[in-house]
Amino acid sequence: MDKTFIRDLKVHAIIGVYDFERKHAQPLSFDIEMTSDLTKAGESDDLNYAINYAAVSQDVIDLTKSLKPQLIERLADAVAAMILEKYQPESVTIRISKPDAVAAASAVGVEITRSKNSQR
Ligand SMILES: Nc1nc2c(c(=O)[nH]1)N=C([C@H](O)[C@@H](O)CO)CN2
Repeated sequence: MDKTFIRDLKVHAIIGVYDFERKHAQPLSFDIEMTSDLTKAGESDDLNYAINYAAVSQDVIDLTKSLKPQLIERLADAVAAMILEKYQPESVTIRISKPDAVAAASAVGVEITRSKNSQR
């Protein structure tokens, strides 16, 4: 299946379980892959048949800044649900990294995959 991807989308947002994390925004990085058939987009040269990665990026930034979740899992779930509903890919894989969360690690985070069929 064809893929549209967004790599290392950087967002500063409030996220975390601990009190100190709820006071200041911290950096997050998103890697997103959306599977869909891109044949029509390629044949027509028309953005309407593609998944607009610039629009997806802005929606991810807006949702991340407004959600203020405790868990990175909650954020991943919300972003996946938004993308599936609004952009209708066959599936979406979201990897979110928190580079400042664990001092001894370059990043920690989660990766989830959700598909049309697995939508609640
Ligand atoms: N699986 C998870 N583990 C942890 C999370 C999380 O969101 N998912 N969050 C934290 C804290 O907020 C952490 O980032 C501070 O170091 C701990 N573990």
